[in-house]
Amino acid sequence: MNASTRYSDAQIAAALEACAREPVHIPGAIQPAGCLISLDGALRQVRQVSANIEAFLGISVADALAGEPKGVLGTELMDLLDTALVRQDQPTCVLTARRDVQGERRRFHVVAYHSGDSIVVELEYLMCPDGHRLLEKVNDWLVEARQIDDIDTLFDALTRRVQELTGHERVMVYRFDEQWNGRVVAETRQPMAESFLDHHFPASDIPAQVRRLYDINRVRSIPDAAAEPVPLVPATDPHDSAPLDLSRGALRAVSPIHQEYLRNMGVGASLSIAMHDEGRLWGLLACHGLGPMPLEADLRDALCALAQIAMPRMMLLRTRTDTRLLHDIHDSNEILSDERGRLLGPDGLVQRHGAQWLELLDANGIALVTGKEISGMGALPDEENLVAMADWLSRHQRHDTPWHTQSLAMTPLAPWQEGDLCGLLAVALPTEPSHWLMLFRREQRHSRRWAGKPEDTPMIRDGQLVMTPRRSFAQWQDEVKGQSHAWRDIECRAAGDLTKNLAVLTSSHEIAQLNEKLHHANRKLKSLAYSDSLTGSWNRYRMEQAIDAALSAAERHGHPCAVLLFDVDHFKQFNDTHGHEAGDRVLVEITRALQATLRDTDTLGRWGGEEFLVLASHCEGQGAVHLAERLRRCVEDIDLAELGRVTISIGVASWHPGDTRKRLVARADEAMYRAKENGRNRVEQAAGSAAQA
Ligand SMILES: Nc1nc2c(ncn2[C@@H]2O[C@H](COP(=O)(O)OP(=O)(O)OP(=O)(O)O)[C@@H](O)[C@H]2O)c(=O)[nH]1
Repeated sequence: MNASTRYSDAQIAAALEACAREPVHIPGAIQPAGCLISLDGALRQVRQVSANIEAFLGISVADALAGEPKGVLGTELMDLLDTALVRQDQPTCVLTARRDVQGERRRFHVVAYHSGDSIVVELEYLMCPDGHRLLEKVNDWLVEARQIDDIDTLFDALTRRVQELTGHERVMVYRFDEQWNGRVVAETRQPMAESFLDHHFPASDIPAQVRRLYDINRVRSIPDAAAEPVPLVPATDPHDSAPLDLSRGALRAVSPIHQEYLRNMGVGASLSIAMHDEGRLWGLLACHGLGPMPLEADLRDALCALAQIAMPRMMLLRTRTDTRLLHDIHDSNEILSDERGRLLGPDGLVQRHGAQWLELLDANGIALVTGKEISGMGALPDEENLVAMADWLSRHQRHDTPWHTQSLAMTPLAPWQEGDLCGLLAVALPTEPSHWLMLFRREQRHSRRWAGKPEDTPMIRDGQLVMTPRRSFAQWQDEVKGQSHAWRDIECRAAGDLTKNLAVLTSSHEIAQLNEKLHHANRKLKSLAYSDSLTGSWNRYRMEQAIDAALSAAERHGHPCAVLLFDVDHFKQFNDTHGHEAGDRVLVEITRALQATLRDTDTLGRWGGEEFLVLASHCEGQGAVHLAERLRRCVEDIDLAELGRVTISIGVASWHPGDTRKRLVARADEAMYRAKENGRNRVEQAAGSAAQA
């Protein structure tokens, strides 16, 4: 293909699809590393054989096709096949069989499997009877893998072990991404082999039907990529027109496209072993030989075991890391309150834990958007943009699953992206779906090294655009821009957990705040009900309650008490002269001064207008008169600056057994009246007993 030629996306897509349909599983031929015999399902008749059968079993193609299966495969192997495939009906079995070939005793590695109505038997020589002490090697790896605590180290060690065992010049762990592009994540190689570590390979390199084959058959061995395929004879089964499906076998011939691909890559032998993660093809253990490399069947099986040992260890290590993240997120939420035991609100939570959450979730900014309120930390877009994003999310996204992107510019949220904050993970608070926790990541520009340019691939063949293996594996790079690191599933889960906890914490905080408000309102209500709004002293209602309580205590325990009723002298005149507001100030000043001089057991309250009452506990007779005198002087001493001074007249009434509140206060009132009569600014004591009043 001319390098400057450009094809449309549709043309390339069609070519890729045609490539994906290439029938690689029915090549009608095998690799020359072994021979193949296809029998009917009851093992009574030989239907097809590979053209090289004589080299392996010492019997000609014609004799094999004409003869009894027992004559071709021997009684021992036929019995084993009958037991495993016919009676126990296993889809595949691997056996070891001995057979005399031209007078020599040979050992064979046998892979036998059902294919349609046929039973296919593939035989390879077993060269090394002691099996390279393979079990020991597998066991060593089992012990080593168990001690490795890091995924990168695990795969490095796997490639090193495999390289030691097989001698391949390059051994790699090749990992698929979501789109089935591959990346080499571990490699051990000989100096003469070019490194593919960290190289990317486009998904078309391992098309869908080839990937599917790895689900059926884990191992794909190509000991000699340039070897001529050996055809099956006859080309099709005379009793069944469908071509023989060789998916489960080890010898399936290499498709011409794959042969060309390997040649272009400079690979003479290839071995790939599938690595599955919970049933999904995760990657490949890929071995390259620069020239042909015969590979013992036993060794192939042992390598398969090595890869199989690595995968559960990888999953365990991954689960450990994931669990640690979930634990850490959970732990950080355990501290629900600040040092003083108060529940933290959204802002307090973000300020206190934000830095830790940013670190755990590998983010650059975190914001809790609750309506128009924003609590945030780290690198964030403007508040307006955050609110707009939350609004869009609330209207267009599901509230029960996290929403995330690596590239805001590719989403409807693009207008609100700011600077290089292009990654967003957003989770709605379960208690309030219009509230969102948002985590931002900065752009991570990086270059990807590709093994060969993908656009070199399509070319015209027989007048049609087809995918062909790339000719050049020279490395090239492309720059990935406008993308943050991807959000991992476990990070989305951790953010989900965090949001659930945040929802509980913020609602607890709201409840605590409402409680406090309620408490405050109650206190206010109480004080309104009991206190006088101008002076802050107790009001008449509260004073009446206090007098009633004092009277019962006096009756019950004989504790005496007295009331002192007083009123500002000539207050009307004062008001008229200085104004009502000045009058108010005087009442406040009097209250303040008297409260400062009263003992704790004495209570001052406003009785009404400019009239006040003091309830003095544990006090009577002369004691009460002395107290009244002290109060009178106290008021007289108040310096009201330009307003001058004011005086009060006080009537004192002491408790007499059998007193009611009404009688007691009436006596005090009468005494106060006398104090006014007698010249004001004085104290008068009520005369007589309760009965007299
Ligand atoms: N500034 C102010 N004045 C009040 C308040 N309550 C009552 N007064 C006034 O207090 C005055 C009481 O007047 P009077 O009952 O005639 O008694 P007086 O002028 O104090 O005279 P004597 O009590 O006989 O000394 C009235 O002018 C009321 O308006 C109040 O809360 N603030």
